[in-house]
Amino acid sequence: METPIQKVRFGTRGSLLARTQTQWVAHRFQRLYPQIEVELVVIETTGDKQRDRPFTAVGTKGMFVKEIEEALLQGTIDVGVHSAKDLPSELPNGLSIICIPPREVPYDVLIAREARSLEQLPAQAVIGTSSLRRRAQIASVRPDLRFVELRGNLDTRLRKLKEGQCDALVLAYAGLHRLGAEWEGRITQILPKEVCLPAPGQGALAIEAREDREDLRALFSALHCTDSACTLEAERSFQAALGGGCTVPIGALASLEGPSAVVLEAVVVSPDGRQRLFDTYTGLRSRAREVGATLARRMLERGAKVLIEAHR
Ligand SMILES: NCc1[nH]cc(CCC(=O)O)c1CC(=O)O
Repeated sequence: METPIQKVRFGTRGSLLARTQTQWVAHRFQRLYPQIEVELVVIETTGDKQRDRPFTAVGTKGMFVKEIEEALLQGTIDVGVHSAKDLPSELPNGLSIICIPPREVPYDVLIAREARSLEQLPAQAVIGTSSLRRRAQIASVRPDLRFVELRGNLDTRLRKLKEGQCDALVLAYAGLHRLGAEWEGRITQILPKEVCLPAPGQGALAIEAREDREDLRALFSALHCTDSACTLEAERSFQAALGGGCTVPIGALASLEGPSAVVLEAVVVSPDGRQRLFDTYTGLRSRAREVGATLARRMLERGAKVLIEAHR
């Protein structure tokens, strides 16, 4: 018989949010398996090192996960805990997602200095965000608003808002919620999905490990949420089917309907927000992957392909 696992090393990025999320997972794991030792290993990623440069200059693909994946392959950590939306559609050979814990509320939120909602922001107000997806969708409903690139950790962003460098921020609800009541309390408005459709995977965590670690997969199955895994699969297969060359902003959100259906909603938007394609497709939960791929194919045929090529 194989020797039972005595210790699990959890790889995490160093940001406050990443560490909080990883601790959340490690804590639940520890409660399930008190006899197994748990260790957090902080790994600096390209995305963290390049924090002050705009996303567009660093290239976003996998910038928050690469170093964690290298550590998994080298065996210096056992599992990596990621925000699912930071994971590129294709994983490196030899690695797989072994667990999707229950997902948090996936929506984006507005944190405004004075206004009480997006509609109430004065004309020409300045939104601080580094996300092209948020910028394009918000510009589509409020073409008068202005945008500034705002990076750095949440502390820094909230300070810049307070100092008046912008009038409002747009962030993921999930991150603020996980950081606790003090952060969540800053939220002004949860943005409806009709205004700002979240990024594929937003609000979900993904636990990655080496494919051959069946022992870990078995242990983590107790933390796995099949509902969350299903919606994530639909969103990620949509993203993958739109293609790696897709540089225009997209949003995708799946939800479960009744006992056996999954509904996927998606948008493809031009960077200036003037063109916005929305479509939705419902299929079987057991076919979540096809739901994503089918909707992507249909949207490409109905104008997304032209839109993507125009902005390459
Ligand atoms: N881009 C960084 C990032 N990756 C995941 C989250 C939020 C948490 C989540 O989506 O689970 C954030 C911050 C944000 O977008 O506000």
